[in-house]
Parts: sequence; structure tokens; C-alpha cells
Amino acid sequence: MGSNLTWHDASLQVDHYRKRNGHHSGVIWFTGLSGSGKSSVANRVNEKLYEKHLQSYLLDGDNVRHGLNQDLGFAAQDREENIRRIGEVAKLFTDSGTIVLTAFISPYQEDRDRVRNLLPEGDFIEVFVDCPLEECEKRDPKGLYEKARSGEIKGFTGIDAPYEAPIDPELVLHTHERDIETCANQVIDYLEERGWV
Ligand SMILES: Nc1ncnc2c1ncn2[C@@H]1O[C@H](COP(=O)(O)OS(=O)(=O)O)[C@@H](OP(=O)(O)O)[C@H]1O
Ligand SMILES: Nc1ncnc2c1ncn2[C@@H]1O[C@H](COP(=O)(O)OP(=O)(O)O)[C@@H](O)[C@H]1O
Repeated sequence: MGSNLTWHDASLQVDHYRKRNGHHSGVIWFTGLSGSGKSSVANRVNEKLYEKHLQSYLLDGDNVRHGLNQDLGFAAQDREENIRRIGEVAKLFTDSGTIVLTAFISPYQEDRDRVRNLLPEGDFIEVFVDCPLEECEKRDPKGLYEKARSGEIKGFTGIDAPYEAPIDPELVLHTHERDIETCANQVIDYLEERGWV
């Protein structure tokens, strides 16, 4: 970091925004295999928060890998940098009083823990979107598993790149057993239980 940088203390801090919005802010971090249902469930939760007039925002591949992180690929180091930047962005959203939902594979426990540790204790909810690989492969919404199996895509998560399941997530969603609506309600119930909303 340049030595001539100084921090400016803003007069408005996170507590002001939370008070105005009337609810807590923090990160709901969805992690899971491609096709497990991260985007579908996160999007539904976001809609439900919006319907309740709460301040929320969804970060996912469309608005991140096509923009901020368009220079990154899928090698382990790139994924690490992807998650690091998303974590920093999510922290800024949290500081602005927003409930931010993220939907990224984020395959490494260490990278997810680094984001958790960026935030004050309790402001990070890790949601494991737990769906067996066979089911994700059957869904194959983008046809990517087929390409990975044929060798057209190399280093695909779950096929020839690792996915480290969360060790101690706040929530586990079984998307192969419950529908999107039920999974989204499970998240909303948890937010209510925690007093976020
Ligand atoms: N090699 C490889 N491995 C995994 N996924 C791949 C790969 N190449 C492209 N894709 C597509 O990119 C989406 C995953 O991007 P993420 O930013 O979530 O990945 S990561 O968190 O950095 O691991 C993922 O989207 P989702 O299906 O929404 O998870 C894929 O569509
Ligand atoms: N309970 C469920 N939760 C989430 N997605 C589900 C569920 N049941 C079926 N699906 C389907 O599985 C696919 C998941 O795709 P997506 O949400 O893009 O996953 P990801 O973001 O993890 O790659 C969608 O086509 C979705 O309709």
C-alpha cells in the first residue's frame, strides 16, 4: 500500500445505516458445487427481503465475473483472488447497512474463512448448498459438466478440481430434497432467529 494514503473517517458509520434501515447488515455466503442451486436460492431470498422492504443486494457471477473480476479464470490462485475481492466488496456492502447475498462456488475453506474474518463476529453466515455431485451433473443447467467430462473444460469443480465442503456452516440446504421455496424460507427463518430481520 502506498505510504501517502490516509484513511478518512466517515461521519456516517454502519450503525447509522442500520438504524435508518431498521435491520442488521451482513453477509449471507452461499457455497456449493456448480448447479447445486446457489443462485436460484439466493435470488429467491433476495426477492423475499425486497418484498419486506429491506435493504439487500445479490452478488453473483453475472455482476462480478463479467465485470470486476473479468481478468480472473479458474486456476486455484484466480479463485482465491476472486473470493478475496468479493469478500472486500461484501464488507463494503455490509458497512453500508446492506444484507449482501453472495453465490459463488468458493471451493476452499481457507478463502471462505478469510472473508469471515474480515467481518465482525456474527456478521457472516455461511450457507452450504449441499447437493450431491450426481444430482448437479444430472441438472447440468449450463451443459458444463458434460464439457468437463469430455475434457473440453479442464479444472472443473467436482470433476477435476476440488470442492471443500464447509466444516461448520451456519446453515445447510439440501436442495435435492427440498424445493427452492422451502430452502429460501429456511434462510429467512434463520435470519429472523438471529434477529437480522
Ligand atoms: N473450471 C470451472 N470450474 C467451476 N466453474 C466454472 C468453471 N469454468 C466455468 N465455470 C462457471 O463459472 C461459475 C463459477 O464461478 P465462481 O466465481 O462461483 O467460481 S469460484 O468461486 O471462483 O470457484 C460456474 O457457475 P455456477 O454454475 O453458477 O456455479 C460455472 O458456470
Ligand atoms: N431446491 C432447489 N434449489 C435450487 N435449485 C434447484 C432446486 N431444485 C432444482 N433446482 C434447479 O437446479 C438448478 C440450479 O442452478 P443454479 O441456481 O444456477 O445453481 P448454482 O448457482 O449453484 O450453479 C436450477 O435449474 C434450479 O431450477
